[in-house]
Amino acid sequence: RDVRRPLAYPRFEAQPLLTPAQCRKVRRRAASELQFTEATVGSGSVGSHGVKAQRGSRRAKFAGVPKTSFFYSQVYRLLWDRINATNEKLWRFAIAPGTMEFMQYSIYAASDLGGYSWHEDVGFHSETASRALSVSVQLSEGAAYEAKFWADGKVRYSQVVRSRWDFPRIGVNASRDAGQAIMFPSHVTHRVTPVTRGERHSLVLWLQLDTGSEVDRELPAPVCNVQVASRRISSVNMVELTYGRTDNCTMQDSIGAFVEAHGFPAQHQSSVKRQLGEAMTSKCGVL
Ligand SMILES: O=C(O)CCC(=O)C(=O)O
Ligand SMILES: [Fe+2]
Repeated sequence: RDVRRPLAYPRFEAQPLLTPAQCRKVRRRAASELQFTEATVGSGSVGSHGVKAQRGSRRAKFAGVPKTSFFYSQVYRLLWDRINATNEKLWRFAIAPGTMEFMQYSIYAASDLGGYSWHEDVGFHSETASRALSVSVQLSEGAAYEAKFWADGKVRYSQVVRSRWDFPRIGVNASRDAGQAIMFPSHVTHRVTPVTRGERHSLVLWLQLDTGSEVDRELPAPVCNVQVASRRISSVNMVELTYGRTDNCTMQDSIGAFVEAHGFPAQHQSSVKRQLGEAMTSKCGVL
């Protein structure tokens, strides 16, 4: 695969990605569905053997985010589209959908003085050594937490810095707005200052360098399996609905195409569409 020079090399790039309502949905689902464990340093989503909890530098609860569930696959899809477009304009790392690691949902709580001190995401061992890009999505409202800088007592949230050797360690504060995606090369030093009130939730995703085999592989479309039980369509009580954003179709388009493809009689179509729409929203969870 071609190696290309960067067009620009910012230390980080922040963009709005999710709406506050989408952040609320992600938080609500995560609270009921994800399995949280105490974070350990070096406990990335890959190769974390023999790592002990080091509560000094990383104090958070985190959970891996499944790629195949319909709801989260929409988040992976949104993130990939944005990261890919941004990477093409700036760093031009050789990444591919297949080199996305599992996302981590992290919760930093004031009760814990939750935070993560200066570090880089590139490891020396295992697959973390192949990390090229990191992304952090702010899931909490800025007003939901306060984070205090150790030394000067001022309230701020500092995410990405120029270098850990800057003295004094002057950070560039990233946005605290819900839904912001902060993208940065994985070697850039960053931290999460200790949360002193409330809770901060974030989604972190790492992209590894593609060794060449992944470049043409597409991200699979999110698949939503919904049951449709209706006396009017007695021959069909289980249907599989594919909702893909790849061809820019909306959920309504996708339902329409499905109804047509399965030849539902015209007089039943609006009722089938309504039921499918409701089932997708409630069961599969449309972002
Ligand atoms: O929570 C964040 O925004 C960043 C966390 C982080 O730096 C990491 O998990 O490597
Ligand atoms: Fe990090």
